[in-house]
Amino acid sequence: MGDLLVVNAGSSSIKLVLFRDGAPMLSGAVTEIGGAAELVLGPLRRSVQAADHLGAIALCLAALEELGHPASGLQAAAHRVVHGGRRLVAPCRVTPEIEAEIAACIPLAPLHNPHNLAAIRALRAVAPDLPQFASFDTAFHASNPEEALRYALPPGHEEIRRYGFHGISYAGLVEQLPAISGAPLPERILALHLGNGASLCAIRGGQSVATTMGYSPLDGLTMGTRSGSIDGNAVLRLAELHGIDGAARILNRESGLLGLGGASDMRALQAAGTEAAEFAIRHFRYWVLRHAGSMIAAMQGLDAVAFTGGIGENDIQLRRQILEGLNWAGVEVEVEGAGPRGPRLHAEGSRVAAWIVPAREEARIAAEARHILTEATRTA
Ligand SMILES: Nc1ncnc2c1ncn2[C@@H]1O[C@H](COP(=O)(O)OP(=O)(O)O)[C@@H](O)[C@H]1O
Ligand SMILES: CC(=O)OP(=O)(O)O
Ligand SMILES: [Mg+2]
Repeated sequence: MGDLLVVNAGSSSIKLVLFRDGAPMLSGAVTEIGGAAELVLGPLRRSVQAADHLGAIALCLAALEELGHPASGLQAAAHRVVHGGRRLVAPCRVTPEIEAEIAACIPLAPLHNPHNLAAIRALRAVAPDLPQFASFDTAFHASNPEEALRYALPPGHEEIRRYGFHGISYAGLVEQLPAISGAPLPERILALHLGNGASLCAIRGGQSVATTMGYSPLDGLTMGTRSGSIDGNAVLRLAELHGIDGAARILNRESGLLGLGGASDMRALQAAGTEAAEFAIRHFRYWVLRHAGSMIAAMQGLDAVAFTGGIGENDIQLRRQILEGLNWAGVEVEVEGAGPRGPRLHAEGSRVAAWIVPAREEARIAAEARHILTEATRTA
């Protein structure tokens, strides 16, 4: 099999992995898009001007070409698509109909679907015949009970329901944890995907039973620029004050850590050291712990905690504070030092284990695309 390029456009980053014969051979990312953007790809590392995702995608394609991997030489490309609505849940080949469906879901994921589409279109512009595939971030949560998925709205509003996101990441976490911990998958896992977008997932018996994001990736935790959970009447009031577009902009792009602390990026907030920045970080931590209680209740207990995402994988101090805040649920961390660096985070004898599991969304997307390609060849 030839080269497969996986593109994972998150809200603040674009991550890329090039797979050859099923194995990753080159990976990289443009991070902090819209801010102090940096491009890393294999041996390349440079500060770049990437005001938006479209610019970042162009930079990625140029860097790939510079390293001898032009898009025209690819066998296929596969994308993380955050929202596919009710109809798109299984991985699929991108056709004009699928593309239209992804576009129709832009209002449900305004910080993601436009970028996912931009990546699909940018690749098509340079390689028109390239087969492209999509994996959806919602699929993993289909196993939640109907009580969790349905909002208490009157009949006729069934489309307005909880979908949940970061599903590709959580499915990858379930796959990787046994190898990382050297033990069978724990029965009840509190998974924390803490990045620019952040959510929690209660995983019982390997399946999602509850998650903090809802109809869109706005709900739940305090995020980089998203408010997290907010009373519906407060949303209506914002719409009254600022119009619907204004309210959408405030809630999705101007709130969260940015709104409270003046920066959306956790490292930038920590460096700022202002009172507002410290409050924003406390707010983030407080709501992680409040929602963690809800996830633990949904699983009726806790056997393991797993951190992933940019903050979850890298922020030693915040991770430690979160684990300390879960002491009531049976988590014990080391007492000395700033905190363990992982992958194991729990103290000897802790009833609940705690691990770092790197978000490997790209490997999972590649496997899903390869599966479709292989099936297509087998049935051809
Ligand atoms: N060493 C670190 N300490 C604290 N936060 C970090 C660290 N490294 C990355 N982050 C944070 O991770 C976030 C980005 O997470 P990531 O999962 O890459 O984003 P996205 O949601 O766009 O995929 C940013 O807030 C960034 O500051
Ligand atoms: C769904 C979501 O919030 O994704 P990201 O963390 O990549 O922004
Ligand atoms: Mg992400």
